[in-house]
Amino acid sequence: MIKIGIIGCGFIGTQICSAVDSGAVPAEIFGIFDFSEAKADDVLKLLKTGNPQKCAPEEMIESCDLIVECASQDAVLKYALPAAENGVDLMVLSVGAFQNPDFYQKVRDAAAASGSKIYIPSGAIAGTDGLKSAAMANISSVSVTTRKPVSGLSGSPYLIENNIDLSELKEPKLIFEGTAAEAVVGFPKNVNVCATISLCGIGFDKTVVRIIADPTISENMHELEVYGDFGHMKMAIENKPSPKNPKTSYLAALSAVSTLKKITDPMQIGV
Ligand SMILES: NC(=O)C1=CN([C@@H]2O[C@H](COP(=O)(O)OP(=O)(O)OC[C@H]3O[C@@H](n4cnc5c(N)ncnc54)[C@H](OP(=O)(O)O)[C@@H]3O)[C@@H](O)[C@H]2O)C=CC1
Ligand SMILES: O=C([O-])CC(=O)C(=O)O
Repeated sequence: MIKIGIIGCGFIGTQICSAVDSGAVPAEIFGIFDFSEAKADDVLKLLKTGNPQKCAPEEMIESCDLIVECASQDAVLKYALPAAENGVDLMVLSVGAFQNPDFYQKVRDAAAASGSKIYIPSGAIAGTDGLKSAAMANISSVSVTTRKPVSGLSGSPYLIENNIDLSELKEPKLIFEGTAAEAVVGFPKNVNVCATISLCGIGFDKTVVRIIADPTISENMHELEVYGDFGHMKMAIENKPSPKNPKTSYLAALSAVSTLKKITDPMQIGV
């Protein structure tokens, strides 16, 4: 069984640990890490199987087969390269960290040299399968429109830097339109899906992102629209937010668990 290290014991980390503990994924949790000792302790209390410990990412890099980052873009910037250089597989949820092309290339090159793999789940969006296939021919445009309740957007650097106050908002409002590269910096906890779409399709600088704050909804919604030689694709998803973190959709955690199942399964389905 593969040994997994988990960086980040919030909603997604907890869901992954529970799935492994339940036997849904044939793997073993070797260690977990979070800034917050209390959050790591809460996860440890949930686990009934194996011998999981709190441990530093540096120890995971020495001892695990796979590290799952479900913490923050900062955690990706800190640990992805050492893991890839050490031949450890990595699953990344805070995909926006890859908007820096030099960093992305370094991690890719290190993984290629060591033989490790970097897994990026489809996360809170659907349509990555069609987009990846479409990208085998010419794609003329990709856009993502994300619509979230105000509570899911609060505290985003873009809102703070631009003095945008959404607290009195009564109707949907377009609060951002720009490239995916700009979006994942301005909204690092909201549009990692746009980073994933950029990597599947035409890149961070050509992927257009719109973010709408919508006080009338309770779901996190994403619409993907792609035009290319293949034709025209439209995808819309209405995600239930996780009960613990309104910024994160439940589907993102399910996607991480599904990716773990795929990694550990001899049958590989879909692109
Ligand atoms: N790819 C996708 O489709 C999606 C990606 N995401 C991303 O996945 C990540 C995890 O999401 P979620 O579980 O909901 O987040 P949570 O906020 O619930 O949990 C993340 C935990 O990781 C901790 N953390 C952050 N940075 C570090 C670090 N460098 N070292 C150790 N611990 C750290 C946080 O601590 P603290 O709170 O103190 O910062 C927090 O306890 C987020 O970056 C999120 O934006 C979410 C949804 C979809
Ligand atoms: O969970 C979502 O709906 C999207 C999200 O937070 C992200 O992509 O970072």
